[in-house]
Amino acid sequence: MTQRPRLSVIGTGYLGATHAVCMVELGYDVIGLDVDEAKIESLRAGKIPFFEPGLPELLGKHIDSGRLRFTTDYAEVAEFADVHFVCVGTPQKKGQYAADLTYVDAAFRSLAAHLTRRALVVGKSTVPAGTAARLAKLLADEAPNKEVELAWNPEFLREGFAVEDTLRPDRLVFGVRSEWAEQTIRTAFEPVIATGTPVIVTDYATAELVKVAANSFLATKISFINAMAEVCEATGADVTQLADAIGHDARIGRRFLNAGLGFGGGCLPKDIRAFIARAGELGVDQAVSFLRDVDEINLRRRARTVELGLDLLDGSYRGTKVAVLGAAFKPDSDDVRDSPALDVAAAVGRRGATVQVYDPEANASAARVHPELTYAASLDDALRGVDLVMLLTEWQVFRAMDPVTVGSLVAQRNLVDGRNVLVPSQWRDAGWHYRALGRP
Ligand SMILES: NC(=O)c1ccc[n+]([C@@H]2O[C@H](COP(=O)([O-])OP(=O)(O)OC[C@H]3O[C@@H](n4cnc5c(N)ncnc54)[C@H](O)[C@@H]3O)[C@@H](O)[C@H]2O)c1
Ligand SMILES: O=c1ccn([C@@H]2O[C@H](COP(=O)(O)OP(=O)(O)O[C@H]3O[C@H](CO)[C@@H](O)[C@H](O)[C@H]3O)[C@@H](O)[C@H]2O)c(=O)[nH]1
Repeated sequence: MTQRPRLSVIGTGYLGATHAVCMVELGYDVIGLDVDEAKIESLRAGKIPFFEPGLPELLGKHIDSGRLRFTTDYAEVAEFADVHFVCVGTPQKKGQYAADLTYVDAAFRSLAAHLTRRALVVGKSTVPAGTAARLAKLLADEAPNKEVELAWNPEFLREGFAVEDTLRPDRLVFGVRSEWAEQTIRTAFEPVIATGTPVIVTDYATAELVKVAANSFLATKISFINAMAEVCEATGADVTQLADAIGHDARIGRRFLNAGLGFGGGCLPKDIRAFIARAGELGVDQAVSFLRDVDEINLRRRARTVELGLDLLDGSYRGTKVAVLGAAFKPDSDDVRDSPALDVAAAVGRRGATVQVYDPEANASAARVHPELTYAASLDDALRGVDLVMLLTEWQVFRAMDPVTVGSLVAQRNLVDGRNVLVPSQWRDAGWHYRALGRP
C-alpha cells in the first residue's frame, strides 16, 4: 500500500458527504458511493444536497480536480479504494428503541462481495456495542479476499460545524484488532494526526461505546439543566443565571447548559434510546436506566412550550394565528429529524391554530414531513398578523430581532422564547407578553 491510501466513503448523507469532501481537502483521492441516485447526481453536479456551512465551497473547490468522484456502483468502489469508510444511517426502528441496522448490514454485504484485494473497512456509523464484531465476521465470511479487515472509527462531528470538526477533531478513536489495521487507519488520518490530534486506540466494543457514551453524556447535561429549569419555574428562579453561575466551575463548564426546548436531531435522541435497548439485551439495563429520565425530561420541554403559548392565548389555540420561528433541530442546519421546533409547530397546529413556520434553511425539509403547516417565504411574512410568536430554533436572524419592528407586524404582542436567547426586559419594555422556559 502506498503512503497515502485511496479512500471510499459509503453513504453520502450528512456524515458521509462531509467526510468525503474533507478527506479530499486533506489531500486524499476519494470516491463516494450512495444507493440514492439523486444524491449522487447532485454531488456530481457540485451541489451538496443539504445545508452545511462551508461544505459547498469545499466541494466546489475539489469537484473538478479529478481527485473526487461519486458513484452508485460497489464494484467501482472496491476496485478503487484501499480504505472504505462506511457512513450509512442507523435510525431508530419504527415503534422501538433499538437501532435499525439494515442499512449497515446491506452496505457491508454489498461491499464485501466485491473485495477481491486487501482492504481496510472502517465503520463510522453509530452502532450498538457488539455490531463491529459481528460485521468483522461478515467480512471474513463473505469477502473473497481473506486479508480484508475491519476497524471502528466513531464520528463526533456536529452539524453546523461539520467541516471544522472533521478537519480538526477533538480526538480520533480507532477500534482495531491488528497492528496492520491500526497502521492503515493512521495513514488515512495522517494530516489530522500530524497536527497533534489525540488518538485513542481501542478494541471494537470500546470504540462503539465511546460514541454512545459521549452522546449520552451530552444529552444528560442538557436534560440536567432542563430539569433545573422545571424547578426554576416552580420557584420563580432564572435558569439562565443558574447555568452561568454553575458553569463558571471548570469541573461543570458552561457548554451544553443552554436550557430550553431541549435536544433533537438525527443523533442524540435515537442514540440514547438505542443504548437503552442494547443495555437491556446485555442485561445491564439498570446501568443506563437514568437515560429514560433524560429522554422524558427532554420531551416534557416540548409539551411545556405548547402550554406556555396556551397561557398567552388565554387557554385556546383554536382560531389563532401563530408564527413558529425555526424548523431545524438546531441553527445552521436544515435537518428536521426529531426536531423539537417542528414537533411543537405540529402540536400547536393540531390544537387548532394556523401555524406559519419560517426557517432560513429548513422550510423545504420541514414541508416534506409536515405538509399540513404553512411555510412563510420570509421572517416578516411569518410574523405578519399573528397572535403569538414562538422562537423555537435560535438562528442568528431571530436572536437579532427588534421588539419594536416585530411589534409593528404582529396582531398581538405575545412571545414564547423557547431557547432563552432574547433579553426579556427589552421585549417587555416594548409591550410584549414574554414567556420562556425556566425564566420568570
Ligand atoms: N449527522 C451527523 O451529524 C452524524 C455525526 C456523527 C455520527 N453520525 C452517524 O452517522 C450515520 C449516518 O448519519 P447521517 O446523519 O449521515 O445519515 P443520512 O441519512 O444523512 O445519510 C445516510 C446515507 O446512507 C445512504 N445509504 C443507505 N443505505 C445504503 C447502502 N446500502 N449503501 C450505500 N449507501 C446507503 C442513504 O441513502 C443516505 O444518503 C448514523 O449512524 C449517525 O448516527 C451522524
Ligand atoms: O446547551 C444545549 C446544547 C444543545 N442543545 C440541543 O441539543 C441538540 C443537539 O445539538 P448538537 O449536539 O450541537 O448537535 P448534533 O449535530 O446533533 O451533534 C451531536 O450528535 C452528533 C451525532 O452523533 C455527534 O457527532 C456530536 O458530537 C453531538 O454533539 C440540538 O437540538 C440543540 O438544540 C440544547 O438544547 N442545549
